[in-house]
Amino acid sequence: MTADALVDAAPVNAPAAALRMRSARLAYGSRVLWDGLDLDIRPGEFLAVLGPNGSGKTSMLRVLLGQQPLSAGTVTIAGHAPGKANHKLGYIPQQRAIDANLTLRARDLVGLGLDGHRWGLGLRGRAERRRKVDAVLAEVGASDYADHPVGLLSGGEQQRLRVAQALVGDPELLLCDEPLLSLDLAHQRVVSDLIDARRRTAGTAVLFVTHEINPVLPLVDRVLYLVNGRFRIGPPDEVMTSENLSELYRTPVDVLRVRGQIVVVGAHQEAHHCPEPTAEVRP
Ligand SMILES: Nc1ncnc2c1ncn2[C@@H]1O[C@H](COP(=O)(O)OP(=O)(O)OP(=O)(O)O)[C@@H](O)[C@H]1O
Repeated sequence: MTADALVDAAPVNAPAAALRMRSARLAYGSRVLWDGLDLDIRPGEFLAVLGPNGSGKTSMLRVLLGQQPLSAGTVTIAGHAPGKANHKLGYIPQQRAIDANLTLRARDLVGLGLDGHRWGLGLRGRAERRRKVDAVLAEVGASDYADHPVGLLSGGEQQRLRVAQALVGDPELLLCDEPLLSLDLAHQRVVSDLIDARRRTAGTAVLFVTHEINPVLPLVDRVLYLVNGRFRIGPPDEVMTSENLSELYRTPVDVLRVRGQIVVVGAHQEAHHCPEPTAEVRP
């Protein structure tokens, strides 16, 4: 398949995209991270963004969060420009430890994900806010520690709260920045199942940045694979081939399927998107 055939092309009468990019370019000086990027993410679609270190995955999130302008082209989130669309966005950052001295209660951390202006200060606003927070705490299985100080919770419990905070505002697009990193296998499963359930029930589109596709492979509709200013977009089976990755990396690369997982052999050392050939392949 040619590179052009793998570039995203939405049908003319497609439903409104949760994310739309047209001829998008991001460059820092002479360093081009991507150029000519056309991408629509449909409601409920799960897009994994893969690529080696420095390929521009975090920069893409910064563009969508309104923290970094494109160098050329356009981007809209549910029809709004980034920065003006934050009420349409949920954002799950990387898992990192929260200071043990943080006394903020779990429910208050989650409540920070609500757009304050929408709820007013009246009793009704406060009751509705509480109802929303309680519902999402239940959804992520965190009701039991809703009133505990966040700093005393485990890493996995804290990450559930970050998912809840990202979901409480009913986003149309959920941005995930390696949300499984440093979680054990059981918690990886919990967090990815939560994200999957929400996109299926509420049609939330998911843009999931990761170095490691295998933990989410069953959920992935399409992959955006960035390498050194080049990219491919398409279903995992179309993008993750020896031919495509060899072209992207400009070096011979073999893509193997082992027990339903994808193993990439021969990509640059910094490409941690899949287990190295010698790495354990989990059942
Ligand atoms: N504000 C900036 N000015 C100049 N260069 C930048 C800026 N932000 C990022 N870069 C460069 O752009 C490249 C892409 O960075 P980015 O953090 O988006 O990559 P990444 O794919 O998220 O990498 P990693 O997997 O290591 O997190 C890097 O070489 C980085 O040094």
